[in-house]
Amino acid sequence: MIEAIALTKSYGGTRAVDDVTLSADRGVIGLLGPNGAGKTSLLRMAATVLAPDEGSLRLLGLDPGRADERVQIRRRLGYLPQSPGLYPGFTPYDMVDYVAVLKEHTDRERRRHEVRRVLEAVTLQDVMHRKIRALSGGMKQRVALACALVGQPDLLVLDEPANGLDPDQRLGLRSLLSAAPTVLMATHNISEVSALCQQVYVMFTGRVRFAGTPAELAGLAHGRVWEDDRQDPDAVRSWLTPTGSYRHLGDPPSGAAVVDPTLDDGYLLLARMEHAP
Ligand SMILES: Nc1ncnc2c1ncn2[C@@H]1O[C@H](COP(=O)(O)OP(=O)(O)OP(=O)(O)O)[C@@H](O)[C@H]1O
Repeated sequence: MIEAIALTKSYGGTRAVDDVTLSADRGVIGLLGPNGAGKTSLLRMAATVLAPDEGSLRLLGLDPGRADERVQIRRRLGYLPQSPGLYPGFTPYDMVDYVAVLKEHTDRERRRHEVRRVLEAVTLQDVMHRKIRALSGGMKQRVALACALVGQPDLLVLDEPANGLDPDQRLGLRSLLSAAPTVLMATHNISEVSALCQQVYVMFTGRVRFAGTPAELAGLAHGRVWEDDRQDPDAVRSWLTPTGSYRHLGDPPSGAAVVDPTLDDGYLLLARMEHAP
């Protein structure tokens, strides 16, 4: 479904995506990484919005570098950008209907049905005739999500889809995405990755530094997490937990109370290794 080999994209002197190889068939693929790591740039290429400078990219078995195949990909692709350009004077219904027209849903009755279906999928049916400018941030996010879902795409490319959603809506999003064929999703929300993703890629400064399952990412910190009442100055990372004890990452001292790692631990340890001198 997505096959990227040695993808590179630069903006002037900034190498935003640097030799990235990624492959994903079905399921939800998470993209983690700090601000500026290159996630959005990679997603924009996967959404056919941005052309790579180098490398090869195939989406749904087609080549987005060819105009005719790009059109075919776009018919089967849903994209949620990081900053969705919603028209504040439109209603959610108008906005989604507009996208459905662009996606060539020409039959009026079927289009009306599809627009209502996606608005209901993101539970916006009660506000679908209110102006977008009068909606809350989380509701606007769901309008953008509804736009991406029009036509039941084979490939969903989502930039921080859970942004601004309340816990109830996040749960709804999980069910929606679990039912989708292939989803490539950038997120800062690690609990979203553990709940949803079969595969996770972690990027730092344009490069993929980890590819594997969420359990494998957590496993990077196996035997390297311990808790203590006092802060350990030798830990590479430590923080106070709500129970009042410190959680530490690094090489545990002898006799330390080593605990099972979480996905956060694996990610934080990887990030620390990345920034180590
Ligand atoms: N249009 C642009 N022009 C110049 N530089 C850009 C442009 N878009 C992104 N960059 C730079 O490319 C790098 C990668 O940015 P990108 O937005 O892809 O990262 P990101 O991982 O999505 O970050 P965030 O988590 O903050 O959204 C950054 O150094 C950024 O400043």
